[in-house]
Amino acid sequence: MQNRLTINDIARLCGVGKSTVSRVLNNEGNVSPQTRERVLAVIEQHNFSPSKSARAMRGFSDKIVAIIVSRLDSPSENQAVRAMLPLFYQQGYDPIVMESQFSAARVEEHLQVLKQRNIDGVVLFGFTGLEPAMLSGWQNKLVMMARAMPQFSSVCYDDAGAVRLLMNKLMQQGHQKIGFIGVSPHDTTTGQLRFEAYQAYCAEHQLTPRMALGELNYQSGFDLIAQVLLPGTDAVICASDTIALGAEKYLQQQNITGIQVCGIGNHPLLKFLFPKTFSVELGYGTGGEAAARQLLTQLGQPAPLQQIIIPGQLAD
Ligand SMILES: O=P(O)(O)OC[C@H]1O[C@H](O[C@H]2O[C@H](CO)[C@@H](O)[C@H](O)[C@H]2O)[C@H](O)[C@@H](O)[C@@H]1O
Repeated sequence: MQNRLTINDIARLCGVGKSTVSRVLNNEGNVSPQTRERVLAVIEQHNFSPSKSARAMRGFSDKIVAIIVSRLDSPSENQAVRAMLPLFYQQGYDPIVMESQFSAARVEEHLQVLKQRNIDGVVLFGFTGLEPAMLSGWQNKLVMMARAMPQFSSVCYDDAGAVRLLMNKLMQQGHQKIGFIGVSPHDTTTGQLRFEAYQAYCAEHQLTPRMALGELNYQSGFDLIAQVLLPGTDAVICASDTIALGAEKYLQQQNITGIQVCGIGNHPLLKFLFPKTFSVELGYGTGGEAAARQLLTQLGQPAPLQQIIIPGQLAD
């Protein structure tokens, strides 16, 4: 099969620069009628039509949105992004995906590039350390996921509510010695809010807290669960399903039974490997859709900023 021609190939065949081909493709001025005719003839001769994604990558599409995820390997973010894409496509937007790795400097670099390319709007997966000043100029063109910032529209999950749902369920089932594996409170949402909700619930119900804090990965669950298995511990809540996967793996390997493990996120892999685990559906897909709709609304007309919170519910 012949390789698809690129815009550079067309430019070479016409003896003009790439920007001239781009101007012809986008029906922009500043190209002489003769040159325009020559370029169109070559385009027709080779049946050249730049794919939408290729146009988006090169900055030629009319309508482009960027999605800046924190981690390309995050199941929760993937679920949200998957829900956004069809909505953007339906409205004729080409989405491009970038990654921040929780680096504010990287977000600033990405936004700079997106500004230079005149990108229409951005969905940004927020994180602790991002400051509003870093996002100036994007007020009406940005929706933040997973973290609230009053200067921007945002879509957040009910972090504290998820922990309370699990604690209530465990208490109803007669569990009293409930441990918690969280992440560092430097992470405001998955870390601080979920941890504080656990501590508050324990104080309210006179339960003795037993907790350990680590990172967002399954290795953390595997390494830390032993620290919360004090005498009598009969249940453990993990701040995410990924952490719960690690915790369950440890219990399985050590042949420890009788501990009810809980996660947050309703990841299908957790249910598949460890069907007895409880989890909370936080609504990543619903959140992704809400963010895409909000951004599309803001791009279409002047619209008020919205702070949306997606309610969680116990998973089946
Ligand atoms: O293992 P995951 O599927 O990646 O889930 C872990 C948590 O990821 C998300 O929180 C983290 O990323 C957020 C940006 O998307 C960031 O704001 C937050 O501080 C990080 O902890 C997700 O929002 C959580 O619900 C997941 O539990």
